[in-house]
Amino acid sequence: MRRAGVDALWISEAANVRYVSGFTGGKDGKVLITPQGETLYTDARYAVQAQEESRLPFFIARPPATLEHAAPALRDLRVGFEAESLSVADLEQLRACWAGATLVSTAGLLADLRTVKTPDEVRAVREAQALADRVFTQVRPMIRAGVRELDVAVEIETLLRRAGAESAFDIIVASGPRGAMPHGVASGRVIGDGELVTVDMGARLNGYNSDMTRTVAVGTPSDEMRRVYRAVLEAEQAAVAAVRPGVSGAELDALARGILTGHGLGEAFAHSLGHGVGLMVHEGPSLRGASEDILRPGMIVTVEPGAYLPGVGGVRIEDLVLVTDDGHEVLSSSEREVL
Ligand SMILES: CSCC[C@H](N)C(=O)N[C@@H](C)C(=O)N[C@@H](C)C(=O)O
Repeated sequence: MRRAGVDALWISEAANVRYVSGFTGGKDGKVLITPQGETLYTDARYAVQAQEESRLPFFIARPPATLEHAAPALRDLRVGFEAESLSVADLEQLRACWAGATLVSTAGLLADLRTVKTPDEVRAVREAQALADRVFTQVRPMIRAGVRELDVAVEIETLLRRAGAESAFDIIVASGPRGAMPHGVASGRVIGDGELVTVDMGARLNGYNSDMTRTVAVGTPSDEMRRVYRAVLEAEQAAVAAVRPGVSGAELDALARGILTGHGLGEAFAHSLGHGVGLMVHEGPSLRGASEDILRPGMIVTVEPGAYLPGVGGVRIEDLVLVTDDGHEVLSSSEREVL
C-alpha cells in the first residue's frame, strides 16, 4: 500500500476478500484496510458465516450504509480501490459517500501477493488437482465413439460434486473438428471413431482451483493429427522441463512457441502458454510473450501449449506445475497419451 501511495485500501474482488479475511461469501463481502485496522463488510445473510470464517471485526449492512459507516475513518486519506473489480456504478457510489477522501485507482496489489502460494495454499491446489486426476482417470474409459461430449462433461461434474468439490469452469470436451476451438465447452456432438478429444477440466475444492488438459485418441487418428499431437507434446514437455525460479513467463512461452513454429504450427498456437492458478483459475503470473513476470518458488502455473486447425481439429496438453526452490514439481498426474 505504501508503494502504491495509498493510506487505506477498499478490497472488492471476492478472491482478495477471501485471501485477507478468510470470508467466502463472495456475493457480498468487502474489506477495508485503514491505518487503524481492517473491517469486513457484508450483509445480514452472511452474518453467521462472517463470524465463523473470519478473524476480522465485521460490520453488517448494505451499501450505502456500509460506506457511510466507513466514511469518518477515511476523511483526508488516499483510499485505493481495485480498478479491475469495481464497476463504474460502484465507483460513483464510493465518490458520493467518501467525498472527504481521495480515491486512487490501484491494480494488482493483492493479485501480486497471491502469485506466491503459502504452504497451505499449495496443499489446497495439490488436493484439488489430485481429485481432478482421480476423476479424469475414472472417466477416461467412457470417452469413446458414440458418446456425446456432454455425457463426458456431466460425468466429470457429477464425480467432482460427489467428492465435495465443483467444476472450476465450464468443462471443455471438444471432439474432432470442434477441437479447433480452444474453449469448445462440451456440446451435444457425438464423438466419432478416429477422432481426438480435448478435455480441459478443473476441480475447485475448498476455494482453490486446479486446471489440466488432456487430448485423447478414440480409435486411430489421422497421420496429420498424430503429427500435431506429437509436436504439442514435445513443446509441452520442453516447457515443463524449463520451469524453475528465475525464468520468465515470456521465455517459457517463447520456448514452446519456437518448437511449434519449427513444426509449422506457430500460427496454430492461438493463446498464451499458461497462467497462475489458485483462488482464481486465471491469475498471475502470466506465461505469455508480453509478460514481465519472473517465476519464484511457491508459484503454481499451467503449461498448456496447443495447436488449432480450423475445420480439422486441435490438440492441447496442459499440466499444473509448482515452482520449487530448485526447479519444479508437476502436480497433475493423469497419463499423457503417446500417439
Ligand atoms: C475459461 S477458464 C478455461 C481454463 C482453461 N484451462 C485455460 O486456461 N485455457 C487457456 C487456453 C486460456 O484461457 N489461457 C488464457 C490465459 C489466455 O491465453 O489468455
